[in-house]
Amino acid sequence: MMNNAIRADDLTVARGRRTVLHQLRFTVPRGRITGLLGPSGCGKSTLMRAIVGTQAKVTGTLDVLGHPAGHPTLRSRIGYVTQAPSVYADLTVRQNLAYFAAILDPGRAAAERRHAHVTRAIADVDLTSHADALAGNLSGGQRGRVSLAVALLGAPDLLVLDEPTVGLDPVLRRDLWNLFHELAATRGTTLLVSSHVMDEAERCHRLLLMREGEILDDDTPDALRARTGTDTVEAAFLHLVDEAAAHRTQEPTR
Ligand SMILES: Nc1ncnc2c1ncn2[C@@H]1O[C@H](COP(=O)(O)OP(=O)(O)OP(=O)(O)O)[C@@H](O)[C@H]1O
Repeated sequence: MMNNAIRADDLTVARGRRTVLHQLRFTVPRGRITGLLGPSGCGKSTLMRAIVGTQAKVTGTLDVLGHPAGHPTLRSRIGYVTQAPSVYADLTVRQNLAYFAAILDPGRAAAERRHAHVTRAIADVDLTSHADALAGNLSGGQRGRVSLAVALLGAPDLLVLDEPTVGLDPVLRRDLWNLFHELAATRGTTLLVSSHVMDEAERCHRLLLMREGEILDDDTPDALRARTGTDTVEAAFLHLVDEAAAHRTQEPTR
């Protein structure tokens, strides 16, 4: 069980009066990249918020790194990047990181260590040449990478990234996916990465396919393709959607 970074059982989340996640059961393995895939509005962000402990009205079991989601000890162990980059427009890239580094690792004695962490995080996201640029003058994709660098500062065990590649050109997307693989392979980081672009699925070790607040399937890309007799994860997804619909029409109405 300790090989799982996340374990959910009977996980249900309501937003307002609507139930948006329905009795989810899944696991996310440690040190691997798990893709959370599904169409817009299916509940990916809600699930990520539940995992990082910022979502209300969560019931059922949700264990993260061996603790219930939202446990205070998890705060420093999880890096979370939302869809809206949270950086200070009037500070440079380096100043943004230095500010967050000072919160994570305060005190004059840590100054040298902080400097090294900031420099490494900027290099990780390939923004060294923009380190002294004001964040407000960066493109949306670059600001997103500053947010990712902030999340990397604390060397988190779990990185939860909500659609990190939206709006990036193909070269940057490839570079980011290379970084994700490097983090998993060399630092043992567990990554949960959401996307509604199915071709990104092929880059993940494991996939959680979501639709309308439910998990359609939870497997490796290879196993999904093999089991559904399809060539791509997109085709596998459509196959599973049809299968689920056929299953529903066979069920007696309640
Ligand atoms: N405050 C709210 N009250 C009621 N329903 C909400 C609220 N916020 C979101 N929802 C609904 O919850 C569902 C899941 O939303 P969520 O943002 O998790 O989806 P998503 O898969 O992340 O979509 P996207 O990729 O577009 O961000 C949606 O149907 C949305 O309409």
